[in-house]
Amino acid sequence: MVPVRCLLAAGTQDVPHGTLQRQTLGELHEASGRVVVLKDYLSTLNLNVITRMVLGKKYLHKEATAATTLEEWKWMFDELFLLNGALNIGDSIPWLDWMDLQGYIKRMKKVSKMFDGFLEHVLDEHNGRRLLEGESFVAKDMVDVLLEIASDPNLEVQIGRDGIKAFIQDLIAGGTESSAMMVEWAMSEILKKPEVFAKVAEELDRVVGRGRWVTEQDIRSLPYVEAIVKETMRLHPNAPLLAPRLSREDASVGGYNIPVGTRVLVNVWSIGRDPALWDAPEEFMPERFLDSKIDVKGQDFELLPFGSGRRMCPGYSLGLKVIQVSLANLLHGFSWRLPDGASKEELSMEEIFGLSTPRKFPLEVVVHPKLPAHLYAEA
Ligand code: HEM
Repeated sequence: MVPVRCLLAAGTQDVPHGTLQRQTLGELHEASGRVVVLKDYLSTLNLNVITRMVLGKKYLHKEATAATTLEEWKWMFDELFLLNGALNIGDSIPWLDWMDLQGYIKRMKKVSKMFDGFLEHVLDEHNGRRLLEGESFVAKDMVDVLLEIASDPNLEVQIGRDGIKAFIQDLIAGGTESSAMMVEWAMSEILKKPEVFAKVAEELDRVVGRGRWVTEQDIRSLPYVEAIVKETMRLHPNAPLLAPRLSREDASVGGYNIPVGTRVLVNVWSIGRDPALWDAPEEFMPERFLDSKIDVKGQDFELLPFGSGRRMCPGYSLGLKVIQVSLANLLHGFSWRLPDGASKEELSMEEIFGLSTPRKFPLEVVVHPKLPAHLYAEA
C-alpha cells in the first residue's frame, strides 16, 4: 500500500498558507464592525490550503466551477462527517438494512455521487496535463504523485482510479474541517476569558510587533500561542474517539486485561478531562502548558489530539502549523468581541458529539482591525 505519510511529505515541503491566509484576513477586515460567522472564513481558508496542496490549485471559488461550487462542497463535507459518525441501524441488525429506516444510505449515495463527480473532473484534468506534457511532465501536487505511483506496473498493491479518489477524499476531509474546528474552539474559549486575549496580544506585540503579520517561523518564539493551541486540543479534540484498534495479542493495560482480537476505542476526550491527570480539568488554562514538556506528537498519552502509533494522523505537522499560524494572525490582526446583546457567560460551549466534535452553534463575532490599514490591503 502507498504510505499516506510519504504522500504528505511529498506535498508539504511548502505549506501554501501564507497568501491564502492573508486573503482571509483581508476578507475579515472588510467585514469589520459587522457580525460574522467565523467558521465560514476558516473553512474556506483551510479548504483552499488543502486543495492547493492536494489538487494543485484552489479549484473552489465563490462562483460555480465546472465541477462544484463552494456551497455544495461545504454541504458535502458536513454530510460526510455527519454520516460517518451516525449509527446506522442496518449495520447492527443486517436484516433491517434494506429498509434504510433512518434514510442514511440514501443520503450516503447522494453525497458519494457528488464527490465522485468532482473527483472525476480533477483526475481528468490531471491526466490531461500528463498526456500533454509527455516526457517533460513533472508532478506538482499530490494527485500527480498518486497518478505516477498508480501507473507503475511493478507496484506490489495496485491502486486503481477508485483508490486514488479515496486517497484524495481522505486527505481533503482529514485536512479541512479539523483545523477550522480547532481555531473556532480556541476563539470561543478566548472570548470567554479576556485575560487570555490580553496575555496573547502582549506576546504578539512584543515578539512580532504591529508592523507585519505572524509567519510560521515566529511560532517557536510564541510559547503562549502554542500553549493556547494545546489547551484547546486538550478540551476539544477533533476526534473524541481515535480510530478503532484491534489487539493482536493478549495484553494488560492500566490494570485491564485485553484479550487478543478485542476492538479497542481510545477516548481522548475523557482523557483530556480526567481529574486524575489534570488540575481543574474543565477550566481553559493555557498556562498549564507553559512549563510543561507535554506535547501533541503522540508520545504523551495524556494528550493525544492527533492519535498515536502507526495510525497516528499523517497530517499532524501541517495541521498544527495551519492552526498555530492562522490563530496567531487572527489574534494579532484583530480585537474580538461578541455581538451586541451576547455575553461571555452565556456563550454556549455545547458540542456535537460524533466522529468529530464541532460547536453546536457556530461562533458569531465582531472584529475590529488592530494593525496599520496597508497590511490588510496587501492581504
Ligand atoms: C488540526 C488538525 C488535525 C487533527 C486534530 C487531526 C486528528 C487526527 C486523528 C486524531 C486521527 C486518528 C489518529 C489515530 O487514530 O491514532 C487522524 C487521522 C488522519 N488524519 Fe488527521 N488531523 C488533523 C489534520 C490533518 C491533515 C492536515 C490531514 C491531511 C492533509 C490529515 C489526514 C489524516 C488522515 C489521512 C488520517 C487517517 C490515517 C490512518 O488511518 O492511517 N489530518 N487525524
